[in-house]
Amino acid sequence: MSESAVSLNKHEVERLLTYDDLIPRLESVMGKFSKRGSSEIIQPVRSVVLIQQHSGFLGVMPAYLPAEGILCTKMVTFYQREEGSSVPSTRATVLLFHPEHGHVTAIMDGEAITAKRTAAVSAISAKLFKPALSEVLCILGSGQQARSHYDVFTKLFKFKEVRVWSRRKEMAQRFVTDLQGPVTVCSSVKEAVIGADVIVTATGASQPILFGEWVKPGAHIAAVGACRPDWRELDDVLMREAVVYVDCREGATAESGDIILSGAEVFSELGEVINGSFPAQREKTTVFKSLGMGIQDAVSAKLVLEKWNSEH
Ligand SMILES: NC(=O)C1=CN([C@@H]2O[C@H](COP(=O)(O)OP(=O)(O)OC[C@H]3O[C@@H](n4cnc5c(N)ncnc54)[C@H](O)[C@@H]3O)[C@@H](O)[C@H]2O)C=CC1
Ligand SMILES: O=C(O)C1=NCCCC1
Repeated sequence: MSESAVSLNKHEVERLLTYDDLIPRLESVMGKFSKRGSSEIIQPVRSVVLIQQHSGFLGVMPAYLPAEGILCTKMVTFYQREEGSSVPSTRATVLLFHPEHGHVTAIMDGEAITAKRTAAVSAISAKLFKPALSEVLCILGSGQQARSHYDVFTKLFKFKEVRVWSRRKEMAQRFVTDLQGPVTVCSSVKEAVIGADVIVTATGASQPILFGEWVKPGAHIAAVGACRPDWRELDDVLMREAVVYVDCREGATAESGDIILSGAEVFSELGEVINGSFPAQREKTTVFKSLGMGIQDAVSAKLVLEKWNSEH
């Protein structure tokens, strides 16, 4: 048996990982994970090392899925950067291991995986929770996650209007010039979110930027940023009035400032809605608080490796 590892760069991972393949795998694994005791999936809460001198952290995200033959870990760094910095805030590498023998079978870029799997999971939340008539999409932030969310949300859903807001207006304008469809650049968060049916928050903010008083009743918010216990993107009013869904209860209660500091109750995991044990309360204002899960990286990496193997 060869023990040499396949090595795949960002360009190759981006090419091989398509939303059409990825979304069903994420739905399946999140549904299974949320069955807890009856599933064999092992995924501890991410270990985080703070890099205080540089406003960053290193997260290690292992997962073992015996039934799928996947043993994986992602190592990810995130730094709070100045607007317009040419250096990415999120960097990641994913390792796949041979579950029986323990050697590394693939080492691949994790930035494309992180961007696509996070946006794909948010899109699954929108499929389940967005209002039946959803005409206006609003994206807060103009970085990597904003871009992947734009791509998958406009691929899967038909919106009449897409709006974007970023801290510096020229960054939102730069974001828009790369896109195919029309997007309105907004000058304030309030202007961007008023009347929006679906709102994606994908910023590096550590204080609330989205306030409940601006949010249309029944809207769906996919909240992707604020992944530390003392960081916020959403205010208390929104967190307490909305029905709050999370990707993983343990992760959310350990890492989400929006949940911990607001005291909001978690209604259910996304996987519990997928597997039918909790309802999708589509008619209410809903927040899907995403922190990111090792199992999402694991099934993404396996998919990339399968595709690569089929070509070689
Ligand atoms: N839920 C999940 O699975 C994941 C969450 N994330 C989180 O998503 C967020 C965005 O990540 P990336 O797109 O990779 O970063 P990025 O650096 O590419 O984009 C960050 C965006 O947030 C804006 N921003 C930064 N600080 C801000 C502030 N104080 N107020 C308002 N806007 C601010 C920036 O201007 C930029 O538009 C981060 O919070 C990151 O930690 C990232 C990966 C996965
Ligand atoms: O799940 C991930 O990957 C990340 N989540 C929070 C921010 C860093 C990356």
